[in-house]
Amino acid sequence: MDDGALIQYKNVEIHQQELCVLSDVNLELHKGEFVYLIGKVGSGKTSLLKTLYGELDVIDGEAEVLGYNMRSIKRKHIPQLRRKLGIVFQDFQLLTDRTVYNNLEFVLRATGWKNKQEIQDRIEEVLQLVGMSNKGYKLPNELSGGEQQRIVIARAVLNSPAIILADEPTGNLDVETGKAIVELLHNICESGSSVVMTTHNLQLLKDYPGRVYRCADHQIVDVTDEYMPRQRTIEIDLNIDN
Ligand SMILES: Nc1ncnc2c1ncn2[C@@H]1O[C@H](COP(=O)(O)OP(=O)(O)OP(=O)(O)O)[C@@H](O)[C@H]1O
Repeated sequence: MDDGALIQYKNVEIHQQELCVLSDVNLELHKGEFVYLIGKVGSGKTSLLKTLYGELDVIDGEAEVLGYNMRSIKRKHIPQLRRKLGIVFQDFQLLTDRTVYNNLEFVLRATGWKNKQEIQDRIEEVLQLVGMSNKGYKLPNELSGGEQQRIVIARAVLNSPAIILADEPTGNLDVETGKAIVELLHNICESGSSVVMTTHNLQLLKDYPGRVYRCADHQIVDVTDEYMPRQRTIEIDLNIDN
């Protein structure tokens, strides 16, 4: 295994019940990287993400996430792994019966935070990070979809995760709001967390570059070059100059 990799998959096979969804998966994530998973409906993006947080077993190959061997990880260690991950889904999954502040406090207390002042400071910090400083008193259903997704991202970064896993985080949002969410994830990535994000919105890949893997025909392929035309053009220009 590469010591520097946060995620390293080698020849991994992923099943949903008897169905082989992806085989021979080779994937790496390093600190500071932003990775997109693209591919048609049902091509295996969510299944792959689920293996990264121990929701779905890895059937074959070598799979390591933040030092945990995902082939042999014990059930009791999965919560420890998940505390180092920030997970963002398309459907927000905020607790609807409590305020934004209480949603965030709930997670901090569940992950061992006890000091009231430290909890308050951290909540204010993450709300500021996602541009929602003055919305702590609101109930989730008093927020727009984009605002709710910002709160979900705030919740995901509370414990400064090494990796954020985002499954179609812009899926329910209009184009502009979706772009703002991806911009926010890129900013968080620049400040230290690596990101793996599934998306159907290919325009985002051009606006906010990253490494791109495509799932298709039970395989996953690095297709970054297809989505980084400017960089490719510069390389071609340089070749001509030579
Ligand atoms: N819980 C499950 N039980 C059985 N099969 C499943 C389950 N979840 C997904 N599958 C199947 O696994 C395959 C991959 O699904 P997956 O959700 O990973 O695709 P996806 O690329 O994320 O799709 P989408 O773009 O629609 O989110 C599909 O054929 C799907 O029907």
